[in-house]
Amino acid sequence: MRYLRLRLRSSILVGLTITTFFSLTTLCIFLRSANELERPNRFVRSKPGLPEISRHQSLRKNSNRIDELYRLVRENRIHQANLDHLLWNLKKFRRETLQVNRSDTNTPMETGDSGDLNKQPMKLPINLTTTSKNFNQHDKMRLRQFVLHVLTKWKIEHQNDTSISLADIMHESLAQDNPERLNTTWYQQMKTVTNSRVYDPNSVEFRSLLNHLQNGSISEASELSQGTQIKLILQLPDGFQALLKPYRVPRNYQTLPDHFYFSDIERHHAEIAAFHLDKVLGFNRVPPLIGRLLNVTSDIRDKATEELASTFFISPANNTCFRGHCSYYCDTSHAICGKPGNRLEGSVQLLLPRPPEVDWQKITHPYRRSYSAVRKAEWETNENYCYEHVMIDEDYHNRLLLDMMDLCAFDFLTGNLDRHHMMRISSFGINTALVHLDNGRSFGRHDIDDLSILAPIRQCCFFRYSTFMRLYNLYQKGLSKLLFASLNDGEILPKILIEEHLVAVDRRLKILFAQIDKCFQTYTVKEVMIDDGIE
Ligand SMILES: Nc1ncnc2c1ncn2[C@@H]1O[C@H](COP(=O)(O)OP(=O)(O)OP(=O)(O)O)[C@@H](O)[C@H]1O
Ligand SMILES: [Mn+2]
Repeated sequence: MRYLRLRLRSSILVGLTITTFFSLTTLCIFLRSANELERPNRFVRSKPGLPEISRHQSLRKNSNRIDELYRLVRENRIHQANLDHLLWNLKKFRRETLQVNRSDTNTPMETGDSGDLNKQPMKLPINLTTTSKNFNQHDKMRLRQFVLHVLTKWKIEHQNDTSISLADIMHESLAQDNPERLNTTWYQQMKTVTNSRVYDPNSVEFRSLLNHLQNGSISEASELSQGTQIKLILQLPDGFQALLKPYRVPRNYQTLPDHFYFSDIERHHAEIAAFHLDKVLGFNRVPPLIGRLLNVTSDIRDKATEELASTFFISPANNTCFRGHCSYYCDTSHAICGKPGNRLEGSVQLLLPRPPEVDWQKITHPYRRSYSAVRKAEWETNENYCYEHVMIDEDYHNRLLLDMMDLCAFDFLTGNLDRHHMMRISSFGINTALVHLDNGRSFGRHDIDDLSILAPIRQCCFFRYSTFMRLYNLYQKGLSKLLFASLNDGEILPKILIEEHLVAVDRRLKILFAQIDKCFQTYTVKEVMIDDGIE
C-alpha cells in the first residue's frame, strides 16, 4: 500500500515536471515570435536599399504569416496620430539638405501619349538632386514622420467631406444649356460617379449601364484621337458615349519576349479582366466596362465617321477590316478584322465627361518607366527615390500618395508595366480618387511576377490601412475565385482570363503581402500602415 502511494506520488511529480517544462517552452516560443512580429519603434534597422524579394523567399513556409500580418496591422491601427510636437519645417529641410535643380531633365517621353485632357497639367515633380552625404537615415526618418503628420492633418481636414457626384458638378451648366439632359438615364448615371468611386456596384444604374454598353444600338463610331492604339468612341442611346477597344490577340497571347512594354499590343480582354479585378478589390475606380460582340459592318462601318470609314477594306479572307489612324498598329498588316466575316469582340467602357464639361488632372507617374530601349528611369537605380522625389513633394501630401500605392498594388496584380500617368477628376477638388484608366497592357505575362512594379511600395513603404484589410479579406476568400465568379457574371465573351492568369493573381497577392511584411522589418507597422480615412 505504501509502495503504491509512493508510486502514485512520484508519477504525479513526474507529470507535473513534464507539464511545467512544456508550458515554459511554449511560453518561450510565443514570446520569441511576438518579439519577432513587432520590434520596438526604432530608426531604419536594415541597410538602405532593401534587396528585392524573390519568389522563393516570399513568405515563410506556413503561409499563416499572412494571418499574423493581419493581426499585427489590426492591433496597430492608429485612428488618429498625435499632431503635437512637430517642430519641423519642410521648406527649411529642403533648403538645407537638397540642392534644387530645376533645369529640366524630365525630357518628354515617348509614351506615345498624344492627347492631354488637362490644359494645365499638374507640374512634374521638380528634379531634386540630393547630396547623399546630407540626406541621411535620420533625415529620412524625419521626412517619414513629417509625411505621417501631414496625412493625419489631411484626414482631420477631410473626414467630414461629403460625397460629390458628376451630376452635382454639371448640374448648373446643364440646367442652363441642355436642361433636357437632366431627365436622361445618363444623368441618373452621373449621380453615381463620385469623388471616391466611378460607379456604385450595388446600384440598379450600374446593372442597367452594363446592359446598355453591351447591347445599346450604336448611332456613330469615330476614332478617339488621344492615345497610341486604335480605340473608337461609340454614341449610344440616351446620350451615353463609350470607348471601344477591339479584339487584337487571343486570350493566351503572351507579351512577346523581345518587345518592351511600350511596344506591347493592347488587349481588350485585359481591359475586361482589369475592370473585374478592380471591382473585386473594392476600388471601383475603373469606369464601367464590359465585353461586347459587334458586327463590323452594321455596328461600325455603317455608323463610321467619314475619316474612319475611309480605312475600311475587305481582306483576302473575305473579312471586313479597318485600320484607323493611330500611331501604333494602325496599318493594313495590323488591321482590325471581323472573324469570321463580320464578327468582332471588343471591350466597351463608359466614357466619362471630359473638358470643358469636367476637368481632369493628368499626373505624370513618378515611377513611370523610361519608355526607351536604352535608358533607365531614376527610380530603377536609386532606392532613395521615394524620399527624394515623392515624399518631399507637396503634391503628394494628400490622399494621392496612398492612392498611388493602391494603384501600384492593382498594377502588380495585373502585371501592368505601362502606368505612365495617373488620372483624376480635378473638378471634384483635392479629395478625389484616381480613375484607373488604360489597362490594355495588363495581363501580358502569366509566368512572370514583375517585382519592379512594386517599386513605389518597396521604396516608400506606405500602404493604406483599409486597402490592406480588404486585400486580406479577399486573400481569405480566394481572390482568383472571386475574380473568376465576377468574370462569369454578365460577360458574354467566354473565358476572359485563362487559368494561368488566375493562378498568377493569387501568387502575386502573396508576394504583395511579402513586400508589406518586408517593410515591417524596416519600419514599425504604425509607420507603414496609414489610416487616412479613405475606405
Ligand atoms: N473611360 C474614359 N473616360 C474618359 N476619358 C477616357 C476614358 N478612357 C480613356 N480616356 C481618355 O483617353 C486617353 C487615351 O486612352 P487610353 O489611355 O486608354 O489609350 P492609350 O492608347 O493606351 O493611351 P496612351 O498611349 O496614352 O497610353 C486617356 O488618357 C484619357 O484621357
Ligand atoms: Mn496606354
